Amino acid sequence: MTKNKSKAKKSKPLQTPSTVDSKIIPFRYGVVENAGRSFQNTLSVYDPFHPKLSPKAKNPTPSHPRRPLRKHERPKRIDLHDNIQSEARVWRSRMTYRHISIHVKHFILSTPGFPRAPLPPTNPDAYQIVDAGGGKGLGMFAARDIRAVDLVVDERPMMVVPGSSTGVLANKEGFGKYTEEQQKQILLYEMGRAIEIAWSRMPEMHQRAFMELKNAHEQDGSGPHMGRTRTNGRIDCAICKDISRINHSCSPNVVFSWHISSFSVRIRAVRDIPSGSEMTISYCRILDSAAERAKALAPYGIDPCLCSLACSDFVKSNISDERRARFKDPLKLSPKPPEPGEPPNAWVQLALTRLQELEEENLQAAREYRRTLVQLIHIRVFLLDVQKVLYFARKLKAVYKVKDEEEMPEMYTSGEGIERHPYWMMGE
Ligand SMILES: C[S@@+](CC[C@H](N)C(=O)[O-])C[C@H]1O[C@@H](n2cnc3c(N)ncnc32)[C@H](O)[C@@H]1O
Repeated sequence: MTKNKSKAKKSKPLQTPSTVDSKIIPFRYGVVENAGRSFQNTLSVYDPFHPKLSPKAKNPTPSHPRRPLRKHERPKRIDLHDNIQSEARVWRSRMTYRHISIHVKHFILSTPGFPRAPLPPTNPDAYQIVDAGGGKGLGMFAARDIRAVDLVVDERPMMVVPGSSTGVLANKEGFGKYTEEQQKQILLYEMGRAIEIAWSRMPEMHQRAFMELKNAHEQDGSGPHMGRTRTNGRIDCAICKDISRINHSCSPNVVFSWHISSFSVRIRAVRDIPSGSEMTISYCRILDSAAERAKALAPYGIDPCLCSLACSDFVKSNISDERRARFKDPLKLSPKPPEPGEPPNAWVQLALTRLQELEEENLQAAREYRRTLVQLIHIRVFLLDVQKVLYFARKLKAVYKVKDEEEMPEMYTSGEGIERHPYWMMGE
């Protein structure tokens, strides 16, 4: 009997919402057109673990060894030892069941260490949230000198909305009957409702902090909750009280990373930041051209980008475009004898020039910066130049940890280690 009932429920097509409280969510057909990020390619966003969408999901084989969940570990509520209940609220809300597949939930709960406390920052009180000026609203500023690789903050979000959730909805029976535009509108509306439910279950101080965040989506059909989520979400939409206040720069000085075991967003410096300077992340792909970046930033209400004077300078941004396009193409270097008239080791100069250009563009957050440093270290090991290896290794150390929390290989930190490197033996 119960089985039949649930079957009948399942086959019911998804209905366009008929009664919409226009005061809460201004849902109107036709306004999604320029809704931007995550709604331009809504239908290609999917939950990789969803059984209907992924052949792998039938037999999920995560890359990290995960232990199976024990029965008592599947509570409706997760008790967190630091009393912050952000994710507990997310699990408890209906959103969990509508938007997170059981596989994703299992993946998170079985992550080794979950839910351990976020890391303490390298320096306490390292930042302030104050007016950034120039119409950018609030921003995060260094309250003391911060060194490259320092942990500025490891913050547990107020709410997490997985990017994959649209796929779960899009997979509902009957969804295909709607036009693509209608589907986008339904997704926008339904997700907004789910977020509102999660929001209503958050502690009051988080509800207030959430509603105080900037909303750059007041006109496109996103409701107040969805609009704030889309303006402030980082990495699969983690909405934080402080980190969501970090403004965008095309040459950012901090980077963020998401850590499931602590369920937190980590901000680390990629270069030294003097006290009083603004800390910035990138909301788009930093090696894209200025025009491509402008397109990606428009949905955040950033038009034009006010990150620096150079960004709006036509001549400077042309030079920068040309350089960034080249940085997408990694250098392929191999030792070769100098051409007539060339200085010895002229081939090394290519990598040195690239490093200099990356530093002039302040692109320490780009993968290419780290790659170029590793390349220069290898070249100098091959040329048996210990001092230069140590020089580049100091720079590499500052950017090695920022994304994956990996430590730089010990080998590069001492003369002895360097002499054990395979390239040293080749060089000899
Ligand atoms: C995630 S919020 C950042 C915090 C925001 N300034 C605030 O007051 O809450 C993103 C919003 O900040 C502003 N913003 C961020 N970076 C900007 C930039 N480079 N140029 C202009 N506005 C920017 C835009 O209004 C954007 O919608």
